[in-house]
Amino acid sequence: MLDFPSFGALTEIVGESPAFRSLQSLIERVAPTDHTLLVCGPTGSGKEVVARQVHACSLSPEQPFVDVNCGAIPENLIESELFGHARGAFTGAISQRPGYFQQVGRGTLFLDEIGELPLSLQTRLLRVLETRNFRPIGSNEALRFEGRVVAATHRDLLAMVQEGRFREDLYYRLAVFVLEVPGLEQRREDIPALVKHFAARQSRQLSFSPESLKRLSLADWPGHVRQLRNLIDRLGVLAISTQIDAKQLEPFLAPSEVSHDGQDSLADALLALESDNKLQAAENLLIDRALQRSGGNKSAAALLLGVNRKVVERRLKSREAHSREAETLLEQGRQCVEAAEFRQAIPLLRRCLERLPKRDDVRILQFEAYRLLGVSLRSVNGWLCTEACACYEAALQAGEGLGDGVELASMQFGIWATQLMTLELSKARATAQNMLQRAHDLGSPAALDEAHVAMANTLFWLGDCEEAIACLARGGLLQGGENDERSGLQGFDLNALALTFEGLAAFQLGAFSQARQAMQRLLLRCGKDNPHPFNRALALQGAAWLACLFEDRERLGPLGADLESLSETHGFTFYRGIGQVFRGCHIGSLGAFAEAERFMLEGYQSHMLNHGGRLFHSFQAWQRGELLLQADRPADCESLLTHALDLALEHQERTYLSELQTVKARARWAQGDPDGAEQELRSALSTAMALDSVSARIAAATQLAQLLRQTHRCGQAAEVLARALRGVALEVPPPSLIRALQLLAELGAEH
Ligand SMILES: Nc1ncnc2c1ncn2[C@@H]1O[C@H](COP(=O)(O)OP(=O)(O)OP(=O)(O)O)[C@@H](O)[C@H]1O
Repeated sequence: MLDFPSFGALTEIVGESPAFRSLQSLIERVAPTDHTLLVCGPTGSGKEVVARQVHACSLSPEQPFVDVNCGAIPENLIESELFGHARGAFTGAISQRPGYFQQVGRGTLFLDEIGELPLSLQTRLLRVLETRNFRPIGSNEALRFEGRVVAATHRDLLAMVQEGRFREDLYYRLAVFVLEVPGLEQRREDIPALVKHFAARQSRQLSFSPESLKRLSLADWPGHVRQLRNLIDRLGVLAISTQIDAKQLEPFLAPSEVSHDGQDSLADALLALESDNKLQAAENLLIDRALQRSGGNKSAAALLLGVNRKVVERRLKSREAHSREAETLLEQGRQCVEAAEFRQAIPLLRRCLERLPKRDDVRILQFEAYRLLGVSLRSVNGWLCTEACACYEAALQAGEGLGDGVELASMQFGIWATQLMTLELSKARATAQNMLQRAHDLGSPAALDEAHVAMANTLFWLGDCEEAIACLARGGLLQGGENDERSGLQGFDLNALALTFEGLAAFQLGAFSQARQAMQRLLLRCGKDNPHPFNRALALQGAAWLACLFEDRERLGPLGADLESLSETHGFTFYRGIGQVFRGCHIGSLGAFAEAERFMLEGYQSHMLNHGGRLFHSFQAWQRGELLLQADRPADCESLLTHALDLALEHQERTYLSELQTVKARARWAQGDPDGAEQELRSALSTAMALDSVSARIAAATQLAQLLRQTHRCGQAAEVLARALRGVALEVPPPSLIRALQLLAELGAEH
């Protein structure tokens, strides 16, 4: 388990797909820090490979990499394995033995399958992470843990937290940075390169025809990269010829004989079938497959099934009756939707779906039924209804390859928007990825523009501003001029959205002049001569947001008010809420704190949260926190920010993470806890570094320098601030940068 890898010994990591590149860019940023990391992803997707890569790029790659599989060590041994024991600590402990926490030194302790760690040890692990101290069993001496923990799991840890099987505090401790390793289905583009990579390790030189590579790219890989590697290994030994074409490949792709374990997984797969009556669904599957294998011949199918032909005929007849009933229900549902009687449509469409068999020949009916049910649910329960979103997803799956690709792309946009607004950011990224793929396949420039904007928007919220800008650049969507009018498939101003996220991401990256330019361009789109109210709302949102970041009070007031009233008139609920939050920021900057808070609360809670939208949550919490500080209510501010940080971490919404930490630190300081504040500010600074966020770095360093100055450590203060400002572009500096520069000058003079 103990391992001293060098760069050369590291498995070569293969992957160029956007999903994989995005992971790589996060690794590049978080690996050379001392943050604890959590690697998530399905079994076989490459979590260990990622952990080893993190180690190789860490601050101490020459130190050990200790790989511990928490699920593989018997429960009664795991404590002594992890923490070590003193001589005579228990029967059999004939000599003292160092545990993994000690063996790892300053290296990386990889806790694989962390979800399997017993609860009692979760508590101990948390204590080590918090105090950096641990005590071997039977020893009085506390030892210091100097390494870094990288944990991994294929489980849904948050669900385990909710079921009480995983400690919530440990989860949040681990989940500050989650490296999500995408499953192979999210990075099919990488399959040919992976195949070549694994083929190169075989003793026989294998070569693959284009058709065979295509077949492999389209196959299902429930065991992900490991399954693919195993298949190539088997080909390396068993393939008759080394020239692998699609025909040679097929037997290796066919499911192998069902072993005892396989029987369980087969039964599990059947139990997971989407149907109220699983027995019926399983029976239908068997009949369909038997008919398929016997070319539609019922007698032959009956033979395969081991029943009489009459049994097959009876089952098929009853299925036909069900299908006819389903068709009638679908027609009735459609009529209700057309007459805008959505409430009545819902039960009809649900019954229709219950009766529709899950078979290929009725996919078009499934598509239509799910689509109409999605439409009805949205109309009754609001735009962000999650069940409606699930219906659209099911419709999309059923409609794949059937008909109008543009309609499917539009539906996918709806799914993405709901996932984004409800802060399901990982799902939103996967959907945006599929949108890009679909748009490429469709060859539709409008769909491609839309997909690029969706991806950039998602990446921004995930805290990957550099990749967000790169994505806009790939889509040719940077610096949209006044006459650029790209409207995607949905018909709204994509350039305004692209400019918004260009400006916001550039601001975070410290490209202040690019951010200001984006604001100027948005301002040109805000005017009353913009004929489309929704497009005006989009431009107003972007311009107001940037004005807020640049502390441009004169602009912020009117922009926020315009956004609020325009959205109120036209029923854009979410944008009305955003307008109110910006108005709150403006009113607060004039000193009317109570009124400002009222605006912000109403904007966020009534118009966003109550409708299921949480997207704006960290930004508004940051701004509301500032307000509470100014209103001299630091305790309220701290509790608001603690909650906001929890939510941001839970959803991987990282963009304003460091800003939230900085405001929380100020609240602690204002309550007379400078030590706690200092710790929090250092953590904010390291978060800003890991996210490459220059604006957050300036804010955290300024506060930290002030705190150090006040506690008579001017030299340190100047050093911290000078380091944070190194390399920052000084043209058109925002007020926060001007304040930082002033403070640095004062510190220089004092020192
Ligand atoms: N990107 C990659 N490039 C090259 N090889 C890879 C890549 N990802 C995974 N592999 C290979 O696939 C196999 C499985 O990877 P790994 O053990 O890291 O998966 P895992 O997610 O940790 O699995 P488990 O959940 O079972 O622990 C290994 O042989 C690994 O070398």
